[in-house]
Amino acid sequence: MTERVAILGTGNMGEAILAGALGAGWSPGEIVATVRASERGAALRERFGVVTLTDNAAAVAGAALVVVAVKPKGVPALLGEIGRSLADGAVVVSVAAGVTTPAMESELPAGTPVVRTMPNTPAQIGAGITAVAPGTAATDAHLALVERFLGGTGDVVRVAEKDMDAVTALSGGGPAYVFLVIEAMTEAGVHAGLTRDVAARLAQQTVLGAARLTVESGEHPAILREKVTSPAGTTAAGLRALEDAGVRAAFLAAIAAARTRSEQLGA
Ligand SMILES: NC(=O)C1=CN([C@@H]2O[C@H](COP(=O)(O)OP(=O)(O)OC[C@H]3O[C@@H](n4cnc5c(N)ncnc54)[C@H](OP(=O)(O)O)[C@@H]3O)[C@@H](O)[C@H]2O)C=CC1
Ligand SMILES: O=C(O)[C@@H]1CCC=N1
Repeated sequence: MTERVAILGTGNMGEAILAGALGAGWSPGEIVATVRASERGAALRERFGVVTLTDNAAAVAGAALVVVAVKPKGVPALLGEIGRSLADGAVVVSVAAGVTTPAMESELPAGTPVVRTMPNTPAQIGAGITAVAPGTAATDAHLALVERFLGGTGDVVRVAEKDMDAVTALSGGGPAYVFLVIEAMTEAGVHAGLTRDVAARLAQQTVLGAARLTVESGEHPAILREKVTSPAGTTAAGLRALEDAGVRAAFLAAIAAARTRSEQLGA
């Protein structure tokens, strides 16, 4: 891999992308990461061996790929800061919720290729999924570079930009919903008399195993669920309690609320 990459705003998501890319074989010398606080830079240098800077314009000089990973409200100012320093043909990628490609393009020199993406934090261990949607000047070659870099952090899927707020709600924030489920199942196991360590192990591996089985068997989750649910058995009793509590409706409401919030962040 020969292109230089700049990650601007290396917080939770930026660090997860950095860790995933390095784990996939990108070398620390190919990536520069920017931060606002110098102590944060020192921690990233020590952990990953990358160069860190606080000057975003200096960081993008010579970079073929620029990943913007600050909070949505910080994106316009950051793009204004780097526009004049971008290398010829550099592609600017944003991971920010809600920020559209026209909004990015309006802050950058005319014709700058931009790509809106939505990753998630399992990127840190190469198990993420990122949706990508190109702006008007992004070519297949630009998308190929973006997909090669983000492919190191997990799966990559192309979507229409109009679907990005729904993606943000489902997979961008999705790990948080699953962490909540793992936390709740663990706590329930403790309530049922298991030690916390055993309950945590059972909950984590159950979620991991069920996710893998869904992917690797290719079977519909409803069929897999039926195979667990014996007539008048224990699982039927548990599922009944979940349906009574409105779990299915709660997920519909959660993802609708998150999609609305993503739309608001971009407005
Ligand atoms: N967290 C997640 O799971 C996901 C987040 N995203 C998107 O990623 C983006 C970042 O979110 P997240 O990582 O959670 O937020 P964080 O606050 O953890 O990360 C943002 C980082 O950018 C730094 N920063 C802010 N302004 C500048 C600047 N001008 N120059 C350099 N560094 C700067 C912040 O420093 P300081 O703290 O010192 O201000 C912080 O370290 C958001 O736009 C979000 O929508 C997308 C998918 C998933
Ligand atoms: O909560 C957020 O706004 C960001 C975007 C998706 C995940 N975290």
